[in-house]
Parts: sequence; C-alpha cells; structure tokens
Amino acid sequence: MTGVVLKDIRKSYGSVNVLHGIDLEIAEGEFIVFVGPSGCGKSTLLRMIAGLESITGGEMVIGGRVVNEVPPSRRGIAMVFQSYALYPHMTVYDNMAFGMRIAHESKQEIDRRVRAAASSLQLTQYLDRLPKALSGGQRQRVAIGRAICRDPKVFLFDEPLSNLDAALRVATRIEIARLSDSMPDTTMIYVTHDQVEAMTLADRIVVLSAGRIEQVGAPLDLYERPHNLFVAKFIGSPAMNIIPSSIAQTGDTTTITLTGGKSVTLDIPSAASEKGKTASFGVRPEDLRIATGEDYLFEGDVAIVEALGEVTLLYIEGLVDGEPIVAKLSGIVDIKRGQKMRFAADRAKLHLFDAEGHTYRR
Ligand SMILES: Nc1ncnc2c1ncn2[C@@H]1O[C@H](COP(=O)(O)OP(=O)(O)OP(=O)(O)O)[C@@H](O)[C@H]1O
Repeated sequence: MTGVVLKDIRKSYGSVNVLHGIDLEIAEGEFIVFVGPSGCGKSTLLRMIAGLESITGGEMVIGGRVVNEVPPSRRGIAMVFQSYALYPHMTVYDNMAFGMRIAHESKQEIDRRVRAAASSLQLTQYLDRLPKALSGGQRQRVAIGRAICRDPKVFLFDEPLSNLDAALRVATRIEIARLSDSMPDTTMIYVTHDQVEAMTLADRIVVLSAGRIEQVGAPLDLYERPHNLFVAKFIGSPAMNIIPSSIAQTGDTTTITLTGGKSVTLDIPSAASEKGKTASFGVRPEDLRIATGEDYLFEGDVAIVEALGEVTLLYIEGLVDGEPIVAKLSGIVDIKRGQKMRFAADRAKLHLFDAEGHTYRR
C-alpha cells in the first residue's frame, strides 16, 4: 500500500514555526489537493513529503515505511514543479529518459517507458525537439512525462499550471485528470491556488491556514458544509457573503437578527444558551436571487454591475460596512447601477457561524 501518512508533522525555520502539527492519512490512489492562502505552508508540506525539506517533528510514512530520513530519490515519489525544470540542451526524449539512464535502466525499457508516456501525453511528435521549441503547455507535459517515466508510487505537483495561459491551463488540467484516471494506484498530491483545479481534480481537498489544517473533505462537502468561517470564505468564488447578526430565538430552528434589523429563520438548531450571542450569517453569491415577495433576506443599492455573459455579478451596498454583498445571477440581467433591490435565498442554502467562527450544524 502506497498511501502517505502524516503524523503530527511540524516544521520550523529557526524560531519560526511554519507547520504546527499536521495529521493526515492519504490513501493509495487518492488525489489530494492542498489549498490555502499564500504563506500557509502548503509548498513546505509538499516539499517535506518529497524529501526536499527536513522534518522538524512528527513522522512521515510512505507506503508503510517511515521516510523521515530517507532521501528524495529513495521515496518512490516524482515531483512536477511550476517551472518545468527541463534540461534546455536535451531533446524531449532525452529529458524524459534522463532519470532512467541515471538509474541504469536498459535501453529497451527506457524506450518503452518514454514512448508510452509520450503517447499518453500527446508528445510523440515532439520527442526530437528541444524544450525551447515547445509551448509552455507542451513543456509542462514533458515535465509530467518525465515524472511518469520514473513510475512513481506518489506523484507530487507544485502549482504545475500556474505559468500557463488560461486555455492551456484548462487543457493541461484535463490532461492531469485523465492521467490520474489512467494511474489508479498512484497517489497524487497537488498544491494549487486555483479553485477550479482543486474542485475538479481532488478526491479530497485539504484546506490549510497558518500552518494548520482547517478542514479535509470532498470538494462539494467543503462547499456545502464548511466547518468554519475560514473554509466557508475560502472555498467558492466570489466568496460567501457574511453578514453580522445576533441570535434572537433558539430551538429546532434558529431566528437571527441581521445588521439592519431584518429577521431570518434558519433550519439549523441551536441551544437556548446561544440566545443573544453574536453570530455570522452566510449566504453564497450564487444562492441569492431577486426577491419577488416580502420574504426577502435583505435590501440594498446596486453599486456595481458586472455583466460577464454567462453570469451577472451585482455588488450591493448599504448593509455591511465597507464590504458589498455580492449576488451572482445566471445569464444577462437587466439591472442598472443605483437600483434598490431585495434578495432572497432558499432556507436550505443558508449558513450560520458562532462568534468563534464555528459552524452551527444542521
Ligand atoms: N527557508 C525558509 N526560511 C524561513 N521561512 C521560510 C522558508 N521557506 C518558507 N518559509 C516560510 O514558511 C511559510 C510557508 O511557506 P510556503 O512556501 O510553504 O507557503 P505556501 O502556502 O506554499 O505559499 P504560496 O502559496 O505563496 O506559495 C511562509 O511564511 C514562508 O515565509
């Protein structure tokens, strides 16, 4: 079994603690994506799995073996970097063959693996070219091909698509999804800033913040059931709207009073001791719709209209100080700046967080 187990993994640079005890079990063949704001430690964690950073504390297990002191080349991993890191003077073929030559594989085996990887990544016609004669997307596919040739048990990706333009990014993302399907026993661990990559590639997403795990779960699980305010705001774009509120009535359902005075009842239970406490009410931009009757959540002035064709984003002011509420309506909507509007949402789509930012569970 080539799962990866992290037990209380810690990292410090001198007196600066960067990772504060990461516990995570990754199953063989799983596709795991690390996300989190810049500086949260996701690249450091990936590099520790690769063996490129020392481990300050805890235990790292790959395939049932503790690897804390095992060098990168003996961990059965391959890593793809943002910056391709190809040898400029070598052809695509030689770049892909290089690691196997160093490992003294036979000529036939090298040829078989290079051609198989090239074929699966649609690189066969470029095998004799130098990297400089390839596009960014092709170069990244060569870097991925080189990693495949090493027949890794664990595949690590550090923001592999961030140097590519939008169209290539989509194409290469689909390539990586296909690759992962074709290597069902290979564990993949992927770091990205890109929500779409995380949501579409991951079996499970790990959300990190300031060196700690905030939540681990399937993409839609994180989207629909964030454990806390941090994950709620981090997953989803534009981010979930948060409106300060206070708990007015508790019980099987909870009634809150929003900033501005409107009462909202949620199908979320709360204990009597919660009454009177401050809370954060959350609703995603895409869950808002224009209210038709009196059953609305809030009213405000449309400050900005962004018509993107497939969706229209409305920025509504006048409710929360400093931050507009965002509504994402599908298609083209005939709404002008300055209009006063009311918005509603299905009760099942509403979120509520306590003063510490924890979710009130349904
Ligand atoms: N060699 C180092 N010495 C001291 N601090 C470091 C070193 N390398 C990284 N750090 C710090 O560790 C923290 C985590 O860095 P890391 O690169 O893992 O973050 P990240 O989440 O990958 O960020 P980004 O998304 O910006 O790449 C940062 O605060 C960074 O400044």
